Amino acid sequence: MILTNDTTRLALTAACFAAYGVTCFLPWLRMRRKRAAAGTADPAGWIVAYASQTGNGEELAQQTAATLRLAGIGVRVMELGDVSAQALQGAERALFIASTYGEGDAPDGGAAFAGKLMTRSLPLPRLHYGVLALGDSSYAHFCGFGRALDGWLAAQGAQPLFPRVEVDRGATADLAPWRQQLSHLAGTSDAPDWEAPAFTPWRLARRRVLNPGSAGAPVYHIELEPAAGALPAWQSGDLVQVVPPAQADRPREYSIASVPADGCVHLLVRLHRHDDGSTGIASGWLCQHAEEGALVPLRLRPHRRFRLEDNAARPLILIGNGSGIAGLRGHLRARVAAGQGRNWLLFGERQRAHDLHYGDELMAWQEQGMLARLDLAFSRDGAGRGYVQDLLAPAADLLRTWIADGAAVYVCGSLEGMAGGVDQALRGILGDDAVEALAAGGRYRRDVY
Ligand SMILES: Cc1cc2nc3c(=O)[nH]c(=O)nc-3n(C[C@H](O)[C@H](O)[C@H](O)COP(=O)(O)O)c2cc1C
Repeated sequence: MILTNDTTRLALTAACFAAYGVTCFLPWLRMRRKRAAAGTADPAGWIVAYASQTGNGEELAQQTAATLRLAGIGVRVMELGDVSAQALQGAERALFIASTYGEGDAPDGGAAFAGKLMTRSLPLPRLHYGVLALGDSSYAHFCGFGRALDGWLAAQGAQPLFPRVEVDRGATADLAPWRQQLSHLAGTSDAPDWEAPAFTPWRLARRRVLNPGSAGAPVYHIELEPAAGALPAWQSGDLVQVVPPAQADRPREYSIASVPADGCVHLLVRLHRHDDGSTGIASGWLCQHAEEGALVPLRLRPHRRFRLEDNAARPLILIGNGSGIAGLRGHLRARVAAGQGRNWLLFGERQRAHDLHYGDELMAWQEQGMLARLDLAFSRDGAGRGYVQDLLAPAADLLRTWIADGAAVYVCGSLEGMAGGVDQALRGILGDDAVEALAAGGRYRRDVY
């Protein structure tokens, strides 16, 4: 209580209270705004972190977060590479969704976390966690990265909320324990719909061999149209999943080589042959057994990590080999449609005479100023033969100039040999830090398989 009638003193006291209030309120307001902007309105909320290459893990992370939010739990969804040591040490609950690539390795978006945090000790006594590991049991290191992550968390003193859940080739039945645990943790039984979009019938409209006379396996350009209804939207960089009739539980993924303005989905499929001469189940069906006009169960899959997105206005350096031209062609077609000609394609195959897929189109784009530079490597063409990664060192100065001009790098094709070789060459020219900064800034994107 203020026992005075002196109006000056009263006014001064009121001013002091007001100033105190402003001093306390403004930082609070600032912090609130910052948290709201970062989507972290509840600082005590859960972390849902994903390491996903082609988006399955990311989609499951979003569905996991939606289930928790339904129960009123605050959630931060983050790519694993964005989870810092401090964030982890400050968190009490975290759910990790981790796919595996290479030979038991982390996907690109988890590589920095694996390299920087999982190689050291980081006490996590406060953390309670769960791991959903995605993989494919036909690989030697099934769920290798999810298992390594789980092991590392436990070794840091973090407490598992429940045993690791492993999912083989996206099997719905394998996911059930994860959903059960979530419902239990969230105290809710009405989880949102987790069903992936249904496969719908598409018509195999046209098919042609792209590399007649090649010493390698035949590569087919295949065009598919929806059997009914309008063409759905997609972006260059996206994928499709196709279900071969003989293996309904194992959809195959292919990069889309066209844009919606083309009126249909273009795929580039290499016919796979086993040692005994028999053809691969999916490629044999798509390339040979299915007649033109046949119906193909298909669904589109957004591949956010390989889309143009913020890079749409940048110069593009596109690097790939073999059937990897499919994903790069999708981007080139998008760029041509947008009238952006600052594109540099580096492509490798076996023989120029047979294996320069879409060669006429590439030459036409060069003439129209839509392909600023085209570098080609042919591994079976006698003198001067080499691989696409060998094209980078001789063009090092130009590469540095393009990167300095803000270019983004997209790599599509073989994981074995090509992707590692290209990565090494880029690191040799630009330095490790620069390559990692490009990856962290979304300017180095890969669709490798
Ligand atoms: C090139 C390549 C390598 C892979 N290596 C492995 C592996 O070593 N172990 C494994 O369990 N799964 C492996 N997989 C399977 C993926 O982990 C699995 O398809 C996963 O569901 C992909 O999820 P994502 O879309 O979140 O990246 C590999 C897949 C590809 C394309």
